[in-house]
Amino acid sequence: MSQTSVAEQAAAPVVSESPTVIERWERDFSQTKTDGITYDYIIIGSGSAGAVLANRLSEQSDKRVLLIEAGGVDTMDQIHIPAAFGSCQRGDIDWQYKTTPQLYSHFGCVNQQSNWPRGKVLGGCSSINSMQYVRGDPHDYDNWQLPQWSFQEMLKYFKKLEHADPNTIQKNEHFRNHDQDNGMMDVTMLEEANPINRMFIEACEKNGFRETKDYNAEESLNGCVSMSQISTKGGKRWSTASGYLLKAVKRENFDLLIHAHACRVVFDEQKQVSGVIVKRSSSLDKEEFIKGKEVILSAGTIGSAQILLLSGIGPQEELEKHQIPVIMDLPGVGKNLQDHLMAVLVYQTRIPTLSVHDLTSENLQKWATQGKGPLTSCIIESQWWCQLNGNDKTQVPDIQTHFGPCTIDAELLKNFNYKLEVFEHYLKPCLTDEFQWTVACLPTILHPKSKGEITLASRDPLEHPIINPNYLEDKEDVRKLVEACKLVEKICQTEPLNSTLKSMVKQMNGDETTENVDQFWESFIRKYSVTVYHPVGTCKMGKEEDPMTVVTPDTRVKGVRGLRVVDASIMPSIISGNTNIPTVAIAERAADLIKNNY
Ligand SMILES: Cc1cc2nc3c(=O)[nH]c(=O)nc-3n(C[C@H](O)[C@H](O)[C@H](O)COP(=O)(O)OP(=O)(O)OC[C@H]3O[C@@H](n4cnc5c(N)ncnc54)[C@H](O)[C@@H]3O)c2cc1C
Repeated sequence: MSQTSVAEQAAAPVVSESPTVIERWERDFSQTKTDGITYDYIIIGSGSAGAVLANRLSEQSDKRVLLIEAGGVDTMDQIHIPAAFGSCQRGDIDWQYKTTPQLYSHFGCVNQQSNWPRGKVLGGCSSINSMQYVRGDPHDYDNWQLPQWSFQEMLKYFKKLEHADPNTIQKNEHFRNHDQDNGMMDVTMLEEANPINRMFIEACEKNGFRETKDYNAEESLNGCVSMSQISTKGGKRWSTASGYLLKAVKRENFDLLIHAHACRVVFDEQKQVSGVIVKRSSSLDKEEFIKGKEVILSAGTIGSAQILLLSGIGPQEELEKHQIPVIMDLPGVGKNLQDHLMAVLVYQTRIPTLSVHDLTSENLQKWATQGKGPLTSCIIESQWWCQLNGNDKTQVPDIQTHFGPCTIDAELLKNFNYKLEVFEHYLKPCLTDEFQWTVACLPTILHPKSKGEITLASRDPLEHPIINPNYLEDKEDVRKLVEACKLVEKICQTEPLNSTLKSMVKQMNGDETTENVDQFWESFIRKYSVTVYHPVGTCKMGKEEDPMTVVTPDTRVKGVRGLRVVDASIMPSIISGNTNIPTVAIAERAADLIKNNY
């Protein structure tokens, strides 16, 4: 380890200047021709959901399938190096959305705005996320109260989608699938985790948590603590592009357009879908019509809502405001926006944690040739769940805490849009000598009462919509996060963690002091809580008679024919964990519904 303190290296780039280009696609997608073809299915968006549908629907050799993706191929090395996931943000493969200035939160962020990274590349967010493999709590799915989407039903698809590493994830035939020939998504436990995780788990156990060997095989997540399960294979990211698309592109009945922005869906007079309008990145002033019998929006929680609105499906008043002809007045489009919000508690430690120092050519070589070494870390290495108020009737946990043995730097904090002074004035000066490394504890509110919305900024499809998550509007959310932060502090003051950690929360809160503990935490939370990148709910799935429902339980958009939404946006309420694998399972489940209904 170098003698310079980690903080002094803070501005160093996260990956090498000249990224390795990874050859993995057999086809040249710029040659895809769509003229004269009427597709059976057009899927918009190649992310966690869209890639699954592309594969499953093209399994039917008599159906012609087109996948349209606004981003390009996923050949840059920072996508594939787990530890470099943060450097996938704020560049070309990120949509780089920002929320509106928040009224009740983000006081420590520039302009009180939250960065909302979203993958603009094959694999979507599954190509830029932090690879945590979590199904959520079984009760989450039962609480949706839609029989086709109960946990019992979803379990078939959680099993269908996965290949659980038999060397690291224990056999459990009821809950898990270890069959290499079937499951598309590889899942494993991190092999070279930082030893500080064990201290974290021990300290959690002393505070009433129980270590589980497999949180994805629990009847309930409440009170579980564990090392993370992750979506990697051989030390490299395993996205839905890796799992599903690489196979789909081998089929002749499957076409893929990249760098093609879907603008809106087109209908005939009977409100039956006739196709999609796209703009290619190479000629943004030109609109192109592609014919299709059925269109499936998998453009994500922001993209799918925006495309519906631009297609004339949404709240009538909003459509009229932008002079968009109304095809169907659906008041729920863009509403019901829910996201996980986490407080960022930083601790100094004397135990070396992942930092810019680890980006050596030796480590890159080790990662590239053997899939081993510190760069295989997804940064978040362990986690716990709990229900703060004892068992309420939903039976789901209300807090999840990620533990990240990672040394913060200026670049990392820029991803959160924190003001520069947070690092320069409050954190960097402390990171010296013995305690020059850090860990982050990230308590997250799982079922926030505060909800937001996505609305159009204009009728221009290339303009980002207005995103207002409305974080912390509801005081109950603040109260829960305050309790969660107090619990995290208590755990970090428990041996064996206590002797190696020094809390930095007081420094982060700057000059602000108060005797009242709850007030201190509230101020901290309203400054430093940021997104966990899990927005859902803007095209809510629900019963036909619910006026806020956008899609019915068979994923069809209400009031029109031939249009579905399948992605994270259809979750009626957010689940108790990370949202990637649940979205893959939703798409697997939907693929069967679509095939059976054709
Ligand atoms: C930084 C980050 C870290 C995360 N970490 C984790 C984690 O560790 N574990 C976890 O479980 N979840 C994580 N998530 C969340 C998870 O990845 C997402 O919930 C999930 O990927 C959403 O899937 P989706 O299919 O709904 O959307 P996406 O995966 O976003 O896919 C949407 C696709 O549609 C494309 N698209 C959008 N609009 C258009 C258009 N108009 N025309 C053409 N294409 C379009 C996009 O480019 C994208 O490829 C993270 C997310 C982020 C951003």
